[in-house]
Amino acid sequence: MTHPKLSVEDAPGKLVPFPGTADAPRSEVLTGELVDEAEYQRTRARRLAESMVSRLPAVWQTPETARQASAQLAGQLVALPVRYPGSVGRGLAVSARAWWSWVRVADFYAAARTADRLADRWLEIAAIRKRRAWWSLTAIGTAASGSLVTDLAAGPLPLLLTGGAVSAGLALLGRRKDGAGGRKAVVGPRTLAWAMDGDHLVEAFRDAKLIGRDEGLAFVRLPKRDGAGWYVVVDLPPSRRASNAVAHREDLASALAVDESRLIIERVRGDDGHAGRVSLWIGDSDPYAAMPVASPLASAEAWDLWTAPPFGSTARGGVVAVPVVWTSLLVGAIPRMGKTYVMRLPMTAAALDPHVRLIIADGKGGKDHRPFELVAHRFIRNTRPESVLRLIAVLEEAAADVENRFERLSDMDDEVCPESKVTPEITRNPTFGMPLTVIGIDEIQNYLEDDTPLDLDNPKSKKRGQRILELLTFIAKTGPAAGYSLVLATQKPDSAVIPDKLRGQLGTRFALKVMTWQASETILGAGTYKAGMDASKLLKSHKGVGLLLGADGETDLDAGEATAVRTHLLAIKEIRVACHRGRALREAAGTLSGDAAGNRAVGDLPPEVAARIADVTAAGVAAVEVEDAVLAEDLPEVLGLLVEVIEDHEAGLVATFELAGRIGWEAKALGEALRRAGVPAPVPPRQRINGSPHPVSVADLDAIRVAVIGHIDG
Ligand SMILES: Nc1ncnc2c1ncn2[C@@H]1O[C@H](COP(=O)(O)OP(=O)(O)OP(=O)(O)O)[C@@H](O)[C@H]1O
Repeated sequence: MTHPKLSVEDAPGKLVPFPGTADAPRSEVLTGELVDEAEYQRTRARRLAESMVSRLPAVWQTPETARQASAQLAGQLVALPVRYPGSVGRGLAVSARAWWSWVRVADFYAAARTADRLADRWLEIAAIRKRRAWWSLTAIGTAASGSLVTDLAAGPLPLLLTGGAVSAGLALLGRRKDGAGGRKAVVGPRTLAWAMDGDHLVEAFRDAKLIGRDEGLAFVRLPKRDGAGWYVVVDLPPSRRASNAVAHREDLASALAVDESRLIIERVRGDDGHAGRVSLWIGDSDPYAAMPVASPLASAEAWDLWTAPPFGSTARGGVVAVPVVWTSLLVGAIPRMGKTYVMRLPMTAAALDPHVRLIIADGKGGKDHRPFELVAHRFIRNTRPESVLRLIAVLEEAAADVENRFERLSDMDDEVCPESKVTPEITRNPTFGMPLTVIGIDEIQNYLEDDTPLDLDNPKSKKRGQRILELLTFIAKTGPAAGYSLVLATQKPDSAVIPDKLRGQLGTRFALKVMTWQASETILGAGTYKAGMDASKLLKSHKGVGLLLGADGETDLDAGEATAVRTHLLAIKEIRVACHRGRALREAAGTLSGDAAGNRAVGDLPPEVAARIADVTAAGVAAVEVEDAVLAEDLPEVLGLLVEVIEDHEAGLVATFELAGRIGWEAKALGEALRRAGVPAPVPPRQRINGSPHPVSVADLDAIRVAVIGHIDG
């Protein structure tokens, strides 16, 4: 069975499987170029030269940096006569200090003093001092007489040579160290090449505290030009973790004097990697500030949605494709960062596949999604009351279809349906009536926050938003095997709007720029901030750029490795053209259905399916009701904030500063607010937890829960 994986290709330019009509057999197409012997030899020579150049120190690898390095070297040579006497003087002072400390037996003296044994050791120290003074006088006398004899016997040349060598040694000792007194102010290719050179890179790792002062790095791949930046692979010293280096990207960026958006640091995994191996790529400039790349979907004749559609590219130019089948996508960001553009990418791919059914609800209510009306099975234009009611009916129809599909799948022949899941053949065969179905909802919070009662005569009846949540949770939970996927976008990704029960089912997450690390975590998932993934660090100028994470095992990425992706740009004009093509393909395949075919009547929800939805979502709904109640009861601010950051599985004590950090408060303010909100402090209030060497102020998560419930119950 085809099992699409979210793929991030490292090699720029690698071919993405590209359309072909869904039914057409697809075979791999190889491209090549015919070259003659001379051209072949030239290419070999060029490769050899490139490989030799990559072994040079980084600053000598590109003509520009080599020119700058030579200019710097020439400048240093010109300044040498002026700087030389000063260096010799400093070297002399350093050696004199070292000699004096040796004669005075300074180390022994200091040790005896510290141990209060000076009186015992004094005679011994005095004897050593006398002995060393005599040795020094003897050495000076021998050197002076040796010089005199040499001068008389062989002339002044040997003395001049020796003096020159000694002065050079002193100058070396007294030279000003490069980089002393702070980091260089100049940024650009010169300093980057400088920073990538072995010793400087090791120094940066030390400064960022990723390795110890006396530890080093082993270079697995020497610094080398790679696209518009530098690439290097290093092994950390034993017991240092690569994941820690990834989590402290910002520290390393600071030590290297580059903006963190220019630094891509990743673990090298698999057979070629290990837990202490990291790859570093540093861009010459902000890789996300470049002109956006146009989406290949704009010119695609058709798309087979079982093939992950192109989504964007990594900083290094690798192609990123995001699967739609078996998983659901959550896109979150502050306004105007590109959520709508991003969610329209997989939906356009869906529009280009005639065997895909599209259901779209536009919570924004503008024209952004209108082109999809040409192909959409169901299309809800806005959040007006009648539209919200229609969305509920459409989702009920979809939920009933999910149930019905499972029944039919279980009755199917093993050959056709080996796993009680849809297969490409099943979804493409109109006689089965089980096309892949993508439900895309933009600004979903506008639907979920609708607190109009379903039954207008009964204000206590279930709210419309709750019903939508219930249905979406059901579809997200049970739908993927039946060919259903969700693509949801929101500017309010917090758990009050999208409860964990639903969010947990959305296995692929994409966080564009958000304001706080907490908001980033609510999109990407708990623990992602600590692992170094923080979408609040993206710049506002990074439109369409976000962190992509596969969190449901259906993708190649795991929770430890979000990838920064610059999404492709696909304008509404191009989407409209694609939708026209999609409509023509559907008409040809006889699959144009629902609203697009003028059939707006929505199917009913059979009572047995309604009961099943209630079962499947019972836990989720209970949680939602608690959360809604929490909001309704107007909790003290501190409890309202904590409810959002304490995970269901957490219990017991937690350091107050850690809990305060989660909501962006000071520990002291949190302690006081908890006291005011009636949360009793643990006894004793300061305890050693998580191996802390000293007792720290702690808060009791269970007591906080009790207080929240107390407030709800009044
Ligand atoms: N991949 C991209 N590359 C460059 N710019 C982009 C990209 N995607 C979107 N943009 C730009 O970002 C702007 C905002 O996009 P979009 O309307 O999708 O944002 P949004 O987050 O949905 O906004 P809102 O919350 O207001 O609905 C657009 O004007 C578009 O030009």
